[in-house]
Amino acid sequence: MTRLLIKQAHLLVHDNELKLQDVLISEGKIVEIADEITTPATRTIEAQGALLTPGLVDVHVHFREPGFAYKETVATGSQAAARGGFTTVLAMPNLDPVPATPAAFTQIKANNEANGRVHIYQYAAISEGLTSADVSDMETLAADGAIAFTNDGKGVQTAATMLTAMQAAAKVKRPLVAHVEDESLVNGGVMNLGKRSKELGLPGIDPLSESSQLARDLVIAKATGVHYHVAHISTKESVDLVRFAKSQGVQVTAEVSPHHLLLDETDITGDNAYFKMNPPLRTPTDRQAVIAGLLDGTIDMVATDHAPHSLAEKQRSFIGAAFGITGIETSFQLMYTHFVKSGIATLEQLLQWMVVQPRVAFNLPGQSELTVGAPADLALFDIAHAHTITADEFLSKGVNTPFIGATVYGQTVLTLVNGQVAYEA
Ligand SMILES: NC(=O)N[C@@H](CC(=O)O)C(=O)O
Ligand SMILES: [Zn+2]
Ligand SMILES: [Zn+2]
Repeated sequence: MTRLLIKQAHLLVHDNELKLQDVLISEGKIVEIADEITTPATRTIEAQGALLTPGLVDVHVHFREPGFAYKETVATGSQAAARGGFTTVLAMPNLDPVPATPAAFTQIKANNEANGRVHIYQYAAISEGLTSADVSDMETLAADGAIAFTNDGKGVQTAATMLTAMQAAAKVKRPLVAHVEDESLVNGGVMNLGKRSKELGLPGIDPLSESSQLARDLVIAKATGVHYHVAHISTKESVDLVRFAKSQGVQVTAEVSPHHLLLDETDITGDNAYFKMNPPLRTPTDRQAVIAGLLDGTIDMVATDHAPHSLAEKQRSFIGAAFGITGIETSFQLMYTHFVKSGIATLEQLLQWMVVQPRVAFNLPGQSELTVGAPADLALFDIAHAHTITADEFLSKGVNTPFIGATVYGQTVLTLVNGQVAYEA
């Protein structure tokens, strides 16, 4: 029987207190947690005060396979996830083929399982081609293992399609996840419509594109009783709408990405497409609103929207470059540095946003606490030493992120999935 012993790691105990503990792992599970463990082990890891947490959960990643393996594969994406401290991810369906049919879905799921280093749950598409066409066979897809339904990458353009989709998702008790974007308000935009787009002379996306479709969806969600989840929320109006909907008893959850919490349009240095993503970086007011929404519980969780692209697709002008940034390797360290270390939030809150709430909202198996008997899905983070992010350190194929050069705390030292090493620095 192999035994892995982690010595002297900081564990979060009640009231945001950190305590040095030894943790023994065997047969894929935590078997003992104590001040000092002397049981002989196959391998001993000296944690030297690093922070040991449950493995992180990301409900929004793009692993690009099948169809776009030049941007990312399940192997590289999941290695990157493990390097970010994530042990569970939910993979988006904007693939080729799109998992809108049971045949395509089953094949994609099998590939995830064969090549993934972490637990991967697959979203099925709401409709073929991510268009407002016929709603997919959600009953069969759910039975085949679809964790939830979404057309992420595209908004659902008609209320009729959304109504049918929500009714079907409610029937099979799966969340309906929305990328909210009314295409009639996009106007060929490549960044947020406002002061900065005017300064740069670039076409802007009207922020009402997000909130107006969200308002529509919330009304339909209430009527259908579906669990509706808002992907990458980015504007003040959207946060206000979700807050109101929650007060009215609508079953709604929302996620925000680290970049919408940490950057706004004024940070865009010039015509640099590493700042190009959808939804775009918004105004400072919007940024403050998503922070406030996260802190008051209107926004339930942080999700990366890890969207890797090739250098050729990103190293060009804003016009013509692909939307999206790589994110899964920098999420924890950015959030830890700018929310916990800076004192805006507690470590307990951060783990709520990055472990507990994702698991609750998507009804995921596993455990969100470090207790004896829990599966050994764990991450160990160095919170004592500063690190400057460089492009060459990523395990993801995508290196397109505006956070290159940022100095952070919380580098991952070790990630275990089912007690096995998935990443080690
Ligand atoms: N976020 C992005 O800018 N891009 C995503 C699609 C999406 O999440 O909408 C992608 O697939 O590249
Ligand atoms: Zn999206
Ligand atoms: Zn996405």
